[in-house]
Amino acid sequence: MSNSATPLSAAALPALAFIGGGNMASAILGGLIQQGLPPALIEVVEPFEEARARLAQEFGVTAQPAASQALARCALVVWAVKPQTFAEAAAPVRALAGQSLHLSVAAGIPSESIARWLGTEAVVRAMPNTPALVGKGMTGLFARNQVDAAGRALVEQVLAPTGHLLWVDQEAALDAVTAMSGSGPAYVFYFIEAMTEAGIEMGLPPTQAHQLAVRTFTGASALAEAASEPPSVLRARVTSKGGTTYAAISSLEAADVKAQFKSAIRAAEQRARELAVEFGKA
Ligand SMILES: NC(=O)C1=CN([C@@H]2O[C@H](COP(=O)(O)OP(=O)(O)OC[C@H]3O[C@@H](n4cnc5c(N)ncnc54)[C@H](O)[C@@H]3O)[C@@H](O)[C@H]2O)C=CC1
Ligand SMILES: O=C(O)[C@@H]1CCC=N1
Repeated sequence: MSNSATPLSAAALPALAFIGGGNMASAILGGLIQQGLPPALIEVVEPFEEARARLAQEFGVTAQPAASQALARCALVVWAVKPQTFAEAAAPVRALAGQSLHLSVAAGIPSESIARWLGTEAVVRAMPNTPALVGKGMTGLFARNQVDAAGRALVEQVLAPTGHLLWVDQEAALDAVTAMSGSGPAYVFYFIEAMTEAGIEMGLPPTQAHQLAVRTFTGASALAEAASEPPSVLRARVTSKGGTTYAAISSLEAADVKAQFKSAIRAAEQRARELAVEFGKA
């Protein structure tokens, strides 16, 4: 079987399908539409009427409650359902799946399971993150051996508007990607919340506290990205001996926050492995 991907074009309508029309699907298709892909080239399968209405209103995309025969003509099918519902969602699509390349964003679900459920080896896994909504995403990618260069290029074309892309060689590395950049925005928001709350407790107006916290994270991230030195050196430059930062970092170290944070990330990695066992075996 050849899985050589057809480029997205109006020659095959629809060219691109999404199974599941929630947060991640919206982030990806929103970026594509913003970059000029006509909504008519996109079909979404989404069982919930409310979600279908939102997709039509926000993006002008027609969503169907179930997959139609047209799905068989799509160059790429993006799987954006929860790991828990993947097998169930795949069953009615299997008969239509053979000619398309399939891209899953589901956490944990192994490509081997997806290939088995869909009856095709043309499977790529991606682990995006929600900053994709503003074109600042970080996505890890893994392709099964049988996916050729044209298939990889098609995936890159579809995900390019979401931000940065990174191919990994081993599928197991996607669990680490999931635990870092996939779940990572939640960790950052958690620290932004804590910083904002502290600011309010110190007497700042909430809007000012929010602005100071968010801009500190964006500024420090931009500096870390631009600098040639590692973050430890950048941190040392902020930390005057006996000064305010020293007091704060000493308090973090006394509470073992770095070790706790690392163990939280390992818990996410472990959960990705568990999802594979719980929901990938069907
Ligand atoms: N939210 C995030 O930050 C990230 C999520 N992911 C992955 O993306 C996937 C989707 O997550 P979200 O978009 O956040 O979830 P979501 O709940 O917003 O979207 C899932 C959509 O699938 C629909 N759905 C349920 N059963 C279906 C079926 N049988 N056929 C078609 N559609 C069906 C739901 O109605 C819902 O709209 C998950 O597997 C998750 O692991 C990956 C990276 C980041
Ligand atoms: O929490 C989750 O399972 C998904 C995968 C990465 C981000 N959200």
